Amino acid sequence: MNPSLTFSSTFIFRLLFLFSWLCSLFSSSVFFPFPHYNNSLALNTPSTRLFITSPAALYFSRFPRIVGSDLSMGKAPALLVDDLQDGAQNGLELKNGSCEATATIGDKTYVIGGADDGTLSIEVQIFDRNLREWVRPTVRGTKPVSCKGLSAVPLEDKILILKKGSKPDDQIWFLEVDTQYVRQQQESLGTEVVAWSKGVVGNAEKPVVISGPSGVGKGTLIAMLMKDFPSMFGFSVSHTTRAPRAMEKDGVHYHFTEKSIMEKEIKEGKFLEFASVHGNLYGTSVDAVELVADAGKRCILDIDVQGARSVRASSLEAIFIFVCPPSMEVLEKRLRDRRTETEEQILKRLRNAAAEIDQGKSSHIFDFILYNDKLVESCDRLKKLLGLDFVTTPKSGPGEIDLPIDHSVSKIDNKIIINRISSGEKESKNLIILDVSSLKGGAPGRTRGLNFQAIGSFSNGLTEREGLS
Ligand SMILES: Nc1ncnc2c1ncn2[C@@H]1O[C@H](COP(=O)(O)OP(=O)(O)OP(=O)(O)O)[C@@H](O)[C@H]1O
Ligand SMILES: Nc1nc2c(ncn2[C@@H]2O[C@H](COP(=O)(O)O)[C@@H](O)[C@H]2O)c(=O)[nH]1
Repeated sequence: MNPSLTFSSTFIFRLLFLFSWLCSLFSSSVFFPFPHYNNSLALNTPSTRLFITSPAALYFSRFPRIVGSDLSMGKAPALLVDDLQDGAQNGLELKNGSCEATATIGDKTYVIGGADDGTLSIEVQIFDRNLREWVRPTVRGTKPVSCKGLSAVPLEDKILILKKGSKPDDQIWFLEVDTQYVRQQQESLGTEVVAWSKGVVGNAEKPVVISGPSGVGKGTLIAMLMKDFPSMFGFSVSHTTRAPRAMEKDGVHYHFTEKSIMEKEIKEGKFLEFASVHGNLYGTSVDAVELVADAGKRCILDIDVQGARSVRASSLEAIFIFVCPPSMEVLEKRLRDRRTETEEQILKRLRNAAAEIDQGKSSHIFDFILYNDKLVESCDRLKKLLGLDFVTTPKSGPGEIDLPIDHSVSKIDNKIIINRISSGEKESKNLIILDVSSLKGGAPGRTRGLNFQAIGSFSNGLTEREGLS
């Protein structure tokens, strides 16, 4: 090795050590050196953020112990350690130029962030103030991608996250930290869990769950309904391990999948419900239902009685309809005439049908029982149950929040006040009031029921209202 190179690198290293030690004396904050910030130095000024990666930084950073995390992964956000230890963070302050924010709920401070290039997802670390330990939690739900900056507002059992400079449908997220879903996951996994859900303005219409024995005509009725009201209804595409039939398309009729893959995804909490039906695994993913609602449509689920029972027990509010055949003979004829099953499969489905009809009629899962005798009349009765027997005018959508890139955030009761930081130009709508009092749903799906108003200022709010309540 070239001795001058060795000398100079040792010399530079010492200089760096000395410099970063001086930094740690004069700077109130030292950042944790994650690998994607390598070869940089840390200085904390309002407009500049540099990161120390020398051994001195590690030594002087007083960085608490991270439990259960691989520091070499480099995916965690940079952390303002002293802020956390001083207990100064309420999460309401937006830090310029970086994708990170903190919020404290109870004894835990949640540090939420990542690289600000919009490619990686936002990561979470927790500082347990009681134990004075860092924990990297198991994360459920779809993680948001990182962005130019974050604001974090602690609510009771979750944290509202506002993403700077993101698309309208990607601006508002919730990090659940102590909801029922998170507690259930914590109990079954035995680890710290947090869960992401995307915030959505307005509410989705209640999904419709349609059950009944195989061959009774569920699919036929659903197809008729969707043909008559194409913009109103969307079908929840289930996952199944059974083989596709001749005319069935992957992603349209079902997501055809391997048993091992589906079982893994069930463990990861990706399914709203699942059941073993006629010897195969079937399930409704959270995404299948949320995608329909995201498209502004009412979701229809075609699932068996076990699945309907699980949905009834979940937090998803739905209308439950059980479709009955006029008789077992008619059911058998329909199933045989369909010519999609082998004799063995037909017999299995018929054996299961009797028990399903018993449960459907007696279990109190279902709000309505619909006899499917004459097809057109049965479809008309279905429309009537769903309130479609009169002409409906489509409702206008809830509108989009125009979240200003530079803003400050404050909270009064259930209202989050987002205040545009003036860019010099006169804006007519400087305040957005986000109402979080009627939230519905949540992780691992969406959090719906957000309402907002955009107003000029508090003084003229009454005359310049825009948006929804
Ligand atoms: N009211 C009806 N009168 C006569 N035939 C019907 C009626 N409803 C449905 N059918 C026919 O019965 C067969 C079974 O219907 P369909 O495939 O819709 O049943 P399904 O309940 O969706 O079954 P599976 O649960 O196995 O998917 C089809 O061939 C369909 O055309
Ligand atoms: N519990 C669930 N049951 C489902 C789902 N998707 C379909 N089904 C039910 O399975 C049987 C058989 O369907 P087939 O397409 O093989 O004839 C039928 O009763 C469906 O309602 C699901 O996601 N979950």
